[in-house]
Amino acid sequence: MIETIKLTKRYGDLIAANEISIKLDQGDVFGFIGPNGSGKTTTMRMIATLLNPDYGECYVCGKSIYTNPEEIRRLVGYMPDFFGVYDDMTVIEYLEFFASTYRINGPDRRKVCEEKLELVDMSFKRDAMVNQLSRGQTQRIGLARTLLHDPQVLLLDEPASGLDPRARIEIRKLLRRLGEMNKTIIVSSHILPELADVCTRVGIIEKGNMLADDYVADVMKKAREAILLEVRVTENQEKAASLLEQQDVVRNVSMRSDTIYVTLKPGTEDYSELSTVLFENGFRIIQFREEEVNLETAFMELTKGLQQ
Ligand SMILES: Nc1ncnc2c1ncn2[C@@H]1O[C@H](COP(=O)(O)OP(=O)(O)OP(=O)(O)O)[C@@H](O)[C@H]1O
Repeated sequence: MIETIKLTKRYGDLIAANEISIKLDQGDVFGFIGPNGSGKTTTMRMIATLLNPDYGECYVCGKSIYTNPEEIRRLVGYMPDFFGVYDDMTVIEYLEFFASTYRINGPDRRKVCEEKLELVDMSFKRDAMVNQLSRGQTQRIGLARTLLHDPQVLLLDEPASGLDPRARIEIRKLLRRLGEMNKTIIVSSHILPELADVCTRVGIIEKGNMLADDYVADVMKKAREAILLEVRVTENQEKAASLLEQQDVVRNVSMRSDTIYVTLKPGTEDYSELSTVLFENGFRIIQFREEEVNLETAFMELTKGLQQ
């Protein structure tokens, strides 16, 4: 659906995007994570055919950005990080104006605009003036505008930036809804946890270089290669810890306040013997659980040492 091959853009001596290769299938939601100035916008603008690369290739739905830019623009909905809204226009007029630029005319136009407003949960503001909307509402109208021509591919540049926590949650819900509609989405952010739970894939970019690119499920799997258990027993914690340490599946054991932390050997799936051995030795277990895998920590671990 989207394939970039060594896509590169230079500004003088600065390499804003350095040989970026990404391959996405239909329905993939790709979280493009990187700090300010890392090259996210540059890469997205090249895919959207708004910026010419210096090197590399990019295909959208099999069409090359060099030979079929106009077709790609029909297939792609690009939402920039900043977009102007116009004074003296209601929400519905604003959308109808952009619908006309996509040559959506006649009775269809109003219908399409109303549908998109509903999709972004903004029907209640259809007659409000666009310059009187909150930042979160403006972002949602921007998204509705991006969806007007029903693009198969969405490139969303920091759609959640500057929003309060509630509005961020709303944007995430919307992204999930769009993913369920089988659109292929690249959504950028400088904060990983913001996107982790809505993405199927996550890529990290820094100073124009792609540091990591993986399926979220695989990142989680790698993070789980050494499972960490949190165990608490009613008394004799130290004895319980040394008993656990002697078990085959255990790599090491440490203690912090009243909790025993047990790291299992990589690849261990069944560790039920640990609770059995505690029970058989008379310990009363009050907690026995896997530590929750945190995607952000996992990703930082995976990219450690690459960010020189
Ligand atoms: N037209 C331009 N001329 C010169 N340098 C540019 C130009 N556009 C971008 N850059 C530089 O290229 C680098 C990448 O910028 P880009 O906007 O792609 O980053 P970004 O990851 O989208 O950042 P942000 O999160 O701040 O939007 C930055 O160092 C930026 O200053």
